[in-house]
Amino acid sequence: MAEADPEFPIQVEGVVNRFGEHVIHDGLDLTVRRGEILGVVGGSGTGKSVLMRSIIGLQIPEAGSITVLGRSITSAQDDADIDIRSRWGVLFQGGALFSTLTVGENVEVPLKEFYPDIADELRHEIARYKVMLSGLPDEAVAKYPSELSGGMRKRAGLARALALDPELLFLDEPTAGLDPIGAAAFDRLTKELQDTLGLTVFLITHDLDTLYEICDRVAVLADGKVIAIGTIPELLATDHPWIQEYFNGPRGRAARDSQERAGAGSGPTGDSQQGMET
Ligand SMILES: Nc1ncnc2c1ncn2[C@@H]1O[C@H](COP(=O)(O)OP(=O)(O)OP(=O)(O)O)[C@@H](O)[C@H]1O
Repeated sequence: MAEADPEFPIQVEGVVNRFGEHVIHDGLDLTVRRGEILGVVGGSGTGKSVLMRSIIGLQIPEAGSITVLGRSITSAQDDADIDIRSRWGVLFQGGALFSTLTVGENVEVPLKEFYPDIADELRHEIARYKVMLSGLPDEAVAKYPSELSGGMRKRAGLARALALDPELLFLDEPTAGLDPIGAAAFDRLTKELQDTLGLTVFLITHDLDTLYEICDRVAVLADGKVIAIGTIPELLATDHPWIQEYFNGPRGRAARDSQERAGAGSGPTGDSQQGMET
């Protein structure tokens, strides 16, 4: 099993996941660095969400080890045994908000679960603060998810993910279904949160703009493994056909051109001092 190292809050080694005969992960290794936004990409069905679920203890791998913030997830007996669940926040695909609760009440759910003794007034205030931190107006606190736009629902889900001041943030396709302006705004918010709160972000996405704009590194899943991990220039230096097609296809080129036009050439995709791991 991996040594606990604060510089690497997520360490995945040799993970195997399978559903019946269908092998999803076949000895997958991944190390996430503290404070980075790691983009996770791969074709549909390559197991990005299953990997995220494994890391947060919702899917028990058949083999391998997963260590999060120094604790073994794979040797936990059950969900309750994972006593670090309060140190991460998760935005599931679609937001996964409780439809019968207001946005504020949704954000209060994890607060009630982990800190049942907080006074009601303080809990309301914390929830209100998280809603505003996620870029929603004050009045959104009292609204039900059905009264919000798709983009606002994502932000509400983010507010709930931030409820417990997590160190790790898991985002599963956060910009899917958003218009380009809403998606860019969500990207900026994610980046700001990383910068101001010092979060480490595990971000599953198909959105090339997100990868170019805010990801420090990108991990590519294929054939049951992470086949490459690095900055986009580092990935482009490989000759893997899927990587080439993904980043050098028409959409990849458009995203890169857009980032260059925005003058972000010295940003996270261009200034890495780190070598690529494969
Ligand atoms: N609980 C489950 N039971 C059976 N098969 C499952 C289960 N969860 C996921 N799978 C299968 O595992 C594979 C990987 O699923 P996963 O959702 O991780 O893919 P993904 O890479 O996130 O895909 P996408 O980009 O389309 O969201 C898929 O073939 C899926 O059908």
